[in-house]
Amino acid sequence: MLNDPVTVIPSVGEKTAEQLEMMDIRKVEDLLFHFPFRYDFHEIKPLKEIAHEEIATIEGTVVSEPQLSFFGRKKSRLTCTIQVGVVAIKAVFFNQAFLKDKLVRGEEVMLTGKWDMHRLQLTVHKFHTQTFEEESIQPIYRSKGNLTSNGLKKLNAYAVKASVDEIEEILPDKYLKDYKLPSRSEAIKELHQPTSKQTLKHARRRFIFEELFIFQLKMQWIRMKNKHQTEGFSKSFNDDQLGQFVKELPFELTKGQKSSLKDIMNDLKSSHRMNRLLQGDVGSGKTVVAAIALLANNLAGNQGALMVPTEILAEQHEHSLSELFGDRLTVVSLTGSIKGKRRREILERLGNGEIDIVVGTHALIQDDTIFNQLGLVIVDEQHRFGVQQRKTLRDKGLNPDVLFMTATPIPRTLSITSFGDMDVSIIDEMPQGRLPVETYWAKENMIERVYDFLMKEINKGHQAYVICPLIEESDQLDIQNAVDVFEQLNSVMPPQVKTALMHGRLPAQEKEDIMRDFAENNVQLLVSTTVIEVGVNVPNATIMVIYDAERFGLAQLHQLRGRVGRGSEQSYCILLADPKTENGKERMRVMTETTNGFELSEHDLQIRGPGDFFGKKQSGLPEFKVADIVEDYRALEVARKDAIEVMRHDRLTNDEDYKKLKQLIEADPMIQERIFD
Ligand SMILES: Nc1ncnc2c1ncn2[C@@H]1O[C@H](COP(=O)(O)OP(=O)(O)OP(=O)(O)O)[C@@H](O)[C@H]1O
Repeated sequence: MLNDPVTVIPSVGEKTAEQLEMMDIRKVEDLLFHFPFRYDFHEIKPLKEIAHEEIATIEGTVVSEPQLSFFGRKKSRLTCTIQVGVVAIKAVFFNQAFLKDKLVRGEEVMLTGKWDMHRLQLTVHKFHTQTFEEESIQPIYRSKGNLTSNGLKKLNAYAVKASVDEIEEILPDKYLKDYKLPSRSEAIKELHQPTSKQTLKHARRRFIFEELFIFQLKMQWIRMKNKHQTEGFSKSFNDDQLGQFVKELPFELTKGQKSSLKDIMNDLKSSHRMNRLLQGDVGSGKTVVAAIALLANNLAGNQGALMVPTEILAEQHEHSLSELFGDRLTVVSLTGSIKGKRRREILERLGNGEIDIVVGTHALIQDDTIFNQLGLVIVDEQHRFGVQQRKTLRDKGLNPDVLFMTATPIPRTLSITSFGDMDVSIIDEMPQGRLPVETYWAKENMIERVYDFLMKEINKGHQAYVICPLIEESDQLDIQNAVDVFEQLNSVMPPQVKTALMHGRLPAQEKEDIMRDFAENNVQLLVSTTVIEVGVNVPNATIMVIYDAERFGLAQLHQLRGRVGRGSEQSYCILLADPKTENGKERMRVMTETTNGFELSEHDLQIRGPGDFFGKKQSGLPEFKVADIVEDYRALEVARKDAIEVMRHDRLTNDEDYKKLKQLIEADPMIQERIFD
């Protein structure tokens, strides 16, 4: 029955089958796994809490004989007085004459209907005949076309009766016992025909665990396979030489930096290929960690590559790495705009091993770049670098250690789902002496005061960013363009303040020149679009003004704001915004209240949902039927721990109880895609 087409159900004809097909329901089993997306609970409410015209359920005692009158041919009206607490109300039943005998004086009744608070009258839709718990939960299904939720409920009732017993258990007994979960078939039945809130909760809990556990098993499976297949990557280097470099840094590493480095060094030394995510808030000092990793890799005799999302960043990192390494290493940047002879020359030096570290954009791996011996790839801003790029590297016959770095504060719940197949290191503290950026929200009519404030900072010898959302006039969107803002600012700034305008459409060389001028303080005020969003590091910049701040998401505002507050001076961020919606206002308030990226991202996640956080495609987030990774993050952690445990003892292969789970995992095409062979 389970594997039969839905048409085996007597009431399902061709038309219904077509509509079911639109919802990907083809077999009886699919129908059983089409769970209600929510439930309506009929809860008994005291009269005074029921709003006028609200549909509600009340409980009371029949205190009058029911009166029945007929009108028209088949229409009837039955009325009766019900005592609800201290109030006597009138219950009216249309066309339910048969209830007359059930309304017995002195008996308790439970009724659901529409409440008229002025007439103290309930127009009853439902007279509850069974005990309350059985009656009180209504499953609501997502449906399409002519098929209603109720229609689906009926089909499911049939399917449950005819075939739910055929549903086999896939979870080992251990979990059912440990977590007191109902069996798979019991849980399915309960989801379709809830008997009580409590049992429904258990049924949901079972599927939440099942979904998250299977997902985590897949992730761990990929992880294990990848580790297994990449033996022989051990790198040996001189710890003293590395220690010397760290000692020479102008600052002491933070605890978070040290522990992340320890993880990374272990990965480099181990015989498995590194697949690690280094996560840290903006300005937490990931670049230094990357630099040390690159040096270690080089001491082991390998070349390294640092991949960044923009050309501006490539230039900047080339600059700062060259400075850090001095004569130790040769660092070169290679981006799409480096062409002709210079490019050929770089490629040649890369091929013969003269270049130790190359910094560049994606073009770096897609081109016919040939390395002499590539040992480590560091990817800045992981979510812009997907599975595809990793494959490209592999296809080129390269299988280096890979370290992903992200400044985007990924909520913990997300990082363990979408990056569940990676190891994760977190830098969870800021370098000492950093002052949190003071953030203010100003309405656009306060612009003069904002300019004054800006001038004050510049007069102290500091530098400023002014951020505008778009570069071209866009009337409909009412966005102030960068060119306008630039001209306006120029007209109010004294001549000694040098200004510059930066946007994505400028030629690469020009962008590079502007950034260098800003980094060297030849330019004090930089008007820019969001091209400087990630990674730009000019510690002397202490103020940022963001135009139309309500147009940005919280995560992006946080990234932008991270460009200031990178030195020891107090920094400021001013959000110019006139948000129209409550949501928008709330976002501005949240920005002024916290500088903690993780807190902000959790907030963003709640407002916008996980898909939006990365953009649907990039998120790589799985779709769950019952589980919700935001709400159920605790279950997710439990499932992750259990999955790790399963892998540690190799239970999928060794233990009969896990056979069905293993089959499920191996059948998933996503798994093949992610395994490096
Ligand atoms: N332990 C430390 N103590 C003091 N300053 C530090 C420390 N680590 C890094 N810095 C400095 O802090 C600034 C920010 O560091 P870095 O650019 O590495 O941060 P990041 O995490 O890469 O930032 P972003 O995510 O914004 O790119 C740099 O000027 C760097 O020199």
